Amino acid sequence: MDMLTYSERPTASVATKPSAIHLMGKVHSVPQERQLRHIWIITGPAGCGKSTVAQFLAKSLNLLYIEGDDFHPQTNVDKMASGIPLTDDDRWDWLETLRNKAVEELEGGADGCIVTCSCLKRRYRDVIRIAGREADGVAVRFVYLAASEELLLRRVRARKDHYMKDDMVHSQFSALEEPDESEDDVVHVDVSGTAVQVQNLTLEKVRHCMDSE
Ligand SMILES: Nc1ncnc2c1ncn2[C@@H]1O[C@H](COP(=O)(O)OP(=O)(O)OP(=O)(O)O)[C@@H](O)[C@H]1O
Ligand SMILES: O=C(O)[C@H](O)[C@@H](O)[C@H](O)[C@H](O)CO
Repeated sequence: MDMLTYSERPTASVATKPSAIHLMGKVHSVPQERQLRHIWIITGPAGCGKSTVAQFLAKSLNLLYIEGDDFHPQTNVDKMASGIPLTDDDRWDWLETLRNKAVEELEGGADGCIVTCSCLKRRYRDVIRIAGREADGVAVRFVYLAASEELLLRRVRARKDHYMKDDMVHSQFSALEEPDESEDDVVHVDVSGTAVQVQNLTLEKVRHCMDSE
């Protein structure tokens, strides 16, 4: 796998790019203002394709990939594997850990990062939004991968070797608060197409968003 993963992160990239200005008849090289750097959170219920999309985005945009599921405490993983839905209290620390990890990576020089995190409720997304206020020049943006419960049941059933089984899909939808238009930092993507279609559609929407800011 040649995408950037959390454990293989590269050393800090160059913070400024030189450009030229003409001053008193001479051309000078000056540093440009650094562009806005993005923390993209790929959200949605179990099985909606967060990891599939995030890996593709990280590779296509050459950004760091942080897999949210790797940061759950073992107690959370054990609960989910036993078919017990997580509660708010199970999720707060995990959300903060993910937020801090993303900020830490950007402070360390990363150009941006792609993070998978279900972020089922608005207040969970608000926890992550704080990252955009903690660090200068950093924008937190979300992708919401939208799917019906029936579609996700099929995808989770077909998936092998994952602790999250189909008996958990219903509870994910019960907890879900879909982002509405008041959350204007969220890009919505319909995931009913093939994996390749969804990956390309998401990349197009993400690029469009970044180009316009
Ligand atoms: N657009 C798609 N069409 C068909 N299958 C897909 C699509 N996207 C992902 N899949 C498959 O559906 C399953 C769930 O995808 P994936 O693991 O990426 O979802 P996830 O949201 O990261 O899940 P979780 O939150 O449970 O970790 C996988 O087996 C994946 O290969
Ligand atoms: O908020 C939650 O209930 C969890 O984040 C889950 O969504 C899992 O992380 C993931 O989906 C594993 O399959």
